[in-house]
Amino acid sequence: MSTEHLTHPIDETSRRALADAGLRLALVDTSDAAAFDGWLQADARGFLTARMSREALAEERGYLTTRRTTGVYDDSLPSGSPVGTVSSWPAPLTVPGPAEIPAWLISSVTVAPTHRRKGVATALLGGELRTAHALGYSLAVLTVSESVIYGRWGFGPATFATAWSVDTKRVRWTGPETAGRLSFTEPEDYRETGRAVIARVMASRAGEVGLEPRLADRLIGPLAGTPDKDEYRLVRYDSPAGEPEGFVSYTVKEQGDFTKHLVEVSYLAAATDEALTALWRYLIELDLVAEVRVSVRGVDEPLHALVSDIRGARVTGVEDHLWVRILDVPAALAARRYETDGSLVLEVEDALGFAAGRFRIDVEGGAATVIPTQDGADVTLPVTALGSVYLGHDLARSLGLAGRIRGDVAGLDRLFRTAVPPRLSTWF
Ligand SMILES: CC(=O)SCCNC(=O)CCNC(=O)[C@H](O)C(C)(C)COP(=O)(O)OP(=O)(O)OC[C@H]1O[C@@H](n2cnc3c(N)ncnc32)[C@H](O)[C@@H]1OP(=O)(O)O
Repeated sequence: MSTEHLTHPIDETSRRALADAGLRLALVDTSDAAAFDGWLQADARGFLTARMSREALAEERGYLTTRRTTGVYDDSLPSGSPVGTVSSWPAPLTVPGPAEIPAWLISSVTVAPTHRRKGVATALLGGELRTAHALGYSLAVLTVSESVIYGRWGFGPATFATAWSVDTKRVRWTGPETAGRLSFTEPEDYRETGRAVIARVMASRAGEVGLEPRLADRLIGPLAGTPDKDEYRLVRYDSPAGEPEGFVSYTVKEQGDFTKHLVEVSYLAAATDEALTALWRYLIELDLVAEVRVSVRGVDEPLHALVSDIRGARVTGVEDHLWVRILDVPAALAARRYETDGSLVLEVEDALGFAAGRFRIDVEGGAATVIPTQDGADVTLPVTALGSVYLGHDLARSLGLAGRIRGDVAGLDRLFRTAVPPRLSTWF
């Protein structure tokens, strides 16, 4: 992928807005260890995590040079560390088809508590969207700390994630037998193979994103900054033909009774159904374990169908996960496939302007042609709602019920929804 995002000039509108508030917006030189460490520590502080160790800083510096790293500085302060942070980078987003679209990923949005609610995040996000748009990205995506923040910048929740607790003393495995092989491995020995497995997982489902090495490696084994990193175990699944198809990374904790440990799954990667069932069976049948917890699974995780007692496998949470911000309606809508043919005229409202307009979408044989039009609108919706239905999730009807999508809501739902719901199986 191009490296233009690393050197593209900072956004002038945001630079000026922050300068008016006595603050300086700047790209961080990631080859300057002291400057980058200051930014990394400010990012950690913003997310309420502990100060980073030298080892963790060195590791992050090694990984994160491929991100556009931006800081906001208050030069009246002696410390020189930023009071605002954001990072961004291009990566493929899997869309219905499955197909791929280059997306602008945004992370590390923090503003120091001493400088909050003065418009710093507004400047950072506006700058990110204008930069992504200028570089030709038709959408931006992020995962959020709080669901109340990003709607104002046109992001809508587009995938949802489930968390599970399995009472392994109560359930029995009733799923299929699998013929492949499970074995323990160590992250260092599995790095390249694990990254390839993750790439297959990410390409197979709408909503997943291509993971840079740092994000993939974090799923294979803990990074240097992880407090309990020695507790992680890694088990791989290989098909009968010896093809690597999945893995699970997890920790085991004693809970006061040696026969009832708690297993917390860090990541379960399954590129095939066989890998998924083999790894779930492995977890459910562990000795000396009473509970398996796992989060960030899809809304269609098939666990209830695989165990003897549905209530022994509980969904403990369902949350919004990936948020999508459409910047270029024709390009974004034409990049995905559709499961039914049809035509609609969409009136898209966007206070920030990027996606505003009226567009005709004609789908034939699953492929869309999208053009600006003056025809009467069938559906009127804010850009947040377009982001929410874009990846195929069934949100159109509830957004229609709430009055946020007007017009032919059923037609929009028929055209955009997919049989398999979108999923993003990690954070970034
Ligand atoms: C993709 C990611 O990185 S997600 C991570 C987001 N970051 C965090 O959660 C870390 C902790 N929080 C923070 O660092 C900051 O509070 C931020 C980044 C969320 C907001 O930074 P600020 O500079 O205070 O935001 P800013 O002043 O630009 O506020 C813009 C608007 O959002 C609102 N807002 C900002 N944060 C929040 C919040 N947490 N909850 C509700 N509203 C919020 C403001 O009230 C303001 O509303 P208005 O436009 O109606 O006046």
